[in-house]
Amino acid sequence: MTVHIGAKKGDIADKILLPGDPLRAKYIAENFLEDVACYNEVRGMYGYTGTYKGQRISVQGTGMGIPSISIYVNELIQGYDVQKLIRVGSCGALQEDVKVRDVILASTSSTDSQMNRMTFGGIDYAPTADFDLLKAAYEAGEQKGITPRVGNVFTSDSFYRDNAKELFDQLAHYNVLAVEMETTALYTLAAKYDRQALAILTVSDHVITGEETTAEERQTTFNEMIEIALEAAIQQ
Ligand SMILES: O=P(O)(O)O[C@H]1O[C@H](CO)[C@@H](O)[C@H]1O
Ligand SMILES: O=c1cc[nH]c(=O)[nH]1
Repeated sequence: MTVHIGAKKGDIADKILLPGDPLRAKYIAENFLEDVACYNEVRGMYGYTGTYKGQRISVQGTGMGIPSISIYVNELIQGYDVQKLIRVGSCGALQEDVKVRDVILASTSSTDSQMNRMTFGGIDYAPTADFDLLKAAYEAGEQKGITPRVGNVFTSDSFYRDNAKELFDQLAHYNVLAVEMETTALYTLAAKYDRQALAILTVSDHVITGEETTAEERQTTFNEMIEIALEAAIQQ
């Protein structure tokens, strides 16, 4: 057991999907995995292990924001030796040509978080996806007839902010595709501990146009993201 995860050693697979929402973890376990067991209910942050196409895989809710995902990623790596970590999240589109329901593979992330500046003594570290996982996810998307968008995402410390329009316009101008709240921490911790990580995001809303997905549409598009993540996880 670790502080926030009530699993025994061996209960968690070496590959894991990481949705922010613990109920998305439950949904993935119930609809995509076989022989499922729930290993964590601490703080309602559900974690499950099952199999996908015969391979053992886990899914763990991380909560929202850098502090919360950092707790789970640290404990999954240090307490359970997880090797391959794939975030399956939602995001808001920042570019006109990024559409609601698109799937984004975050090759890197920018952030307003101070976490890395403190860690690296003031310099701006560039958190980066694992290339093999990114390639596997891209190919899994293409096989399903989806061409994922690949690029920079903004990992925000705030969901609500005063200067949203100016900041998002500028980030869009500098080719940032979308905004979410966890990828910077996932990639930085994966690098620290020499693990593989990737963030796959479904566009749930459009920051410029205000368009949003219905709950039903979100479910369908999330299903595509989950299938891409599972296929990428079992490659290599
Ligand atoms: O859907 P999830 O994975 O939680 O991701 C996004 O949704 C939350 C905000 O509503 C933040 O966690 C953001 O990163
Ligand atoms: O962090 C997030 C997630 C989804 N949509 C947003 O606008 N922000």
